[in-house]
Amino acid sequence: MAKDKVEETKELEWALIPPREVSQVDGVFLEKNMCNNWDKIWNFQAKPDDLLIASYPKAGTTWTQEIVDLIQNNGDIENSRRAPIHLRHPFLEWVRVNSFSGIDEANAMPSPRTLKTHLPIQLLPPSFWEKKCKIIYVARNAKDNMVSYYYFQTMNKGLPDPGSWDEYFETFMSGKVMWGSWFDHVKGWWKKKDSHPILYLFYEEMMKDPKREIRKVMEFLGKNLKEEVLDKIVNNTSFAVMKNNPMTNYINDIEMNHSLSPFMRKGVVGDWKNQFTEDQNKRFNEDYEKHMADTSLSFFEEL
Ligand SMILES: Nc1ncnc2c1ncn2[C@@H]1O[C@H](COP(=O)(O)O)[C@@H](OP(=O)(O)O)[C@H]1O
Ligand SMILES: CCc1ccc(OS(=O)(=O)O)cc1
Repeated sequence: MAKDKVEETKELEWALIPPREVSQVDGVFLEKNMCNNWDKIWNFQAKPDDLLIASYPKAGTTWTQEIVDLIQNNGDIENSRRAPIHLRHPFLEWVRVNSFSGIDEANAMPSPRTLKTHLPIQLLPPSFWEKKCKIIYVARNAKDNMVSYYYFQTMNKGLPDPGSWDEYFETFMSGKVMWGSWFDHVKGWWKKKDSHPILYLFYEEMMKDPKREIRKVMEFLGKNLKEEVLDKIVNNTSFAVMKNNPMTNYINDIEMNHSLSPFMRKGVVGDWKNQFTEDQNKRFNEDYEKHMADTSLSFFEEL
């Protein structure tokens, strides 16, 4: 089939996918199938050698996943291209109708397993704490995170339609988005790191000095790689390389319409300046002060 025809067929298929419904667990908005599957998710049995990558959606999860996978593979690029990222690291709470669930995939996977979640701290299955699993959490400044999430919701049928940017701004600020409030998420995980082995990474620091941050991940995983291997990992996890890597950009995911907005969109710090109005920025800054008054956590909004 001609490329244009393939694209047209994909567009039609995408338009026919019914939007997923949203429900709540303990006041946190989650996709309805996750809520219906909640007992199974909550009772998931983690193992002591599991590694969990946790984040608020669009904080740099996929980037962190690829870094972790390459470190675990001692920088073997071919090995890291063995499968799409979502198959290498089961997405714990994700339920796809008539298909896999993250829990089933995790249960079928041999150890040592690397898993992914966007759950806020209070909803993480307790076995991760009981088994003292290592966790890597990645956080991103709220403004860029919001913009990235907005574009992701426009292109992903697995998530609710975001409406206009102005509408979405209000939705995000109220925390009525999938996986809940950004504020509660980043603060909850930040607090927990004092009592549990959690490596807390920042998207902005990863942009500023990727090699330093990759070295942190390596040390946290108890690995010792040569400088040239670290350099190779830095190169292969750059935005440009990952954008062209079919294994890291969900190119064959039928629920994502990349012509509306690509999964690997801009990959920069400070893109919020192209999206926020002056009024929105003022409103945001006022609300932010209140929400963040009770934490030592701070972010860079530009580099
Ligand atoms: N190697 C990389 N370097 C910088 N940003 C990256 C990256 N890989 C992915 N991203 C960015 O991370 C965001 C997606 O995060 P997640 O994996 O959590 O969904 C997107 O942000 P933008 O939408 O701002 O471009 C994407 O472009
Ligand atoms: C499979 C659907 C899905 C939903 C949310 C995602 O978020 S993120 O890219 O990991 O931040 C990804 C895929």
